[in-house]
Amino acid sequence: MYNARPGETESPVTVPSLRQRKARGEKLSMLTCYDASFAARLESGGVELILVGDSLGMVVQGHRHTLGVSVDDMVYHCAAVSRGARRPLLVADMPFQTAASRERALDAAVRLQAEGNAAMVKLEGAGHVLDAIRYLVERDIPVCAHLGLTPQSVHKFGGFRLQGREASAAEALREQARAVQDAGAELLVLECVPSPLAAEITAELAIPTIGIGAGPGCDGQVLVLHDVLGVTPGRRPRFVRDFLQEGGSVEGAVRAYVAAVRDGSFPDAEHSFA
Ligand SMILES: Nc1nc(=O)c2c([nH]1)NC[C@@H]1CN(c3ccc(C(=O)N[C@@H](CCC(=O)O)C(=O)O)cc3)CN21
Ligand SMILES: CC(C)C(=O)C(=O)O
Ligand SMILES: [Mg+2]
Repeated sequence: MYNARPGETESPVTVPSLRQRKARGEKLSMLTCYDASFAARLESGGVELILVGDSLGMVVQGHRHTLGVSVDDMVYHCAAVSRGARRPLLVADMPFQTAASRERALDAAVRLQAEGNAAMVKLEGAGHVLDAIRYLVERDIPVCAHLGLTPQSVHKFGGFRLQGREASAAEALREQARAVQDAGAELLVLECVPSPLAAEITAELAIPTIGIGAGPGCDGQVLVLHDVLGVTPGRRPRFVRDFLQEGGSVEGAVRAYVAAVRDGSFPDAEHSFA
């Protein structure tokens, strides 16, 4: 009997299936990707969602933050990724301040979908961003929200720091999570928040949460591809695990990551914030 790879026997993850997957307790695995060749390895390794992240400003372009990434950059990388993989659900980051106005948000999102082939766009934050989320969702553009350590707010935070530690900050985050769901987001990335808070938010929402540095209680996990393959220069964030060692190859690393997310062994306490 043919040995199915992770993710191969089930139907692909689609936007309308996200809430069902959560309700059934099925863990979602997501990795970032920036080009067609790696996208093909992600697909054969069984990853269900691919994020073309603005982290490309750091791991591809070599900058210290993500603020300089343009809509053109995102469209270029998203289109390349879309040529390499068909099955995974393709999510694209909206660049810094593209949600500052609804019109700007719609222009960027239309390009990411029409030229980049993204199925869904991801916006950081709540507040005025809720207006952009509603505007896109009303126009049938699916939205993934992103809360906690939103890297585009690096200068407000004074660095890439854990968020939601104090009781008031935790309550504010819970309110933002409810607000993005109410605005129409179908997916929520929670970045660098204490595990108990991420688990509480996950329990409160009908839409899946995807954690990065947010503990095992989320509905899925995401990591930056370069971190999973151990090629990111410099100091690694706590939540990063190098899967290339155990995987033995790029595709093997992806498969090991998908398996660890599914069986709940990643992230453990060592790769989370208490
Ligand atoms: N290679 C890479 N991996 C990422 O996960 C990533 C990027 N780049 N670029 C965009 C953002 C920036 N991210 C980061 C970067 C650093 C930390 C970090 O060093 N965090 C500290 C926590 C410090 C605290 O305790 O407050 C850590 O030790 O993990 C976290 C998220 C996540 N994203
Ligand atoms: C780290 C993930 C969530 C991201 O937004 C990115 O890669 O840009
Ligand atoms: Mg991003």
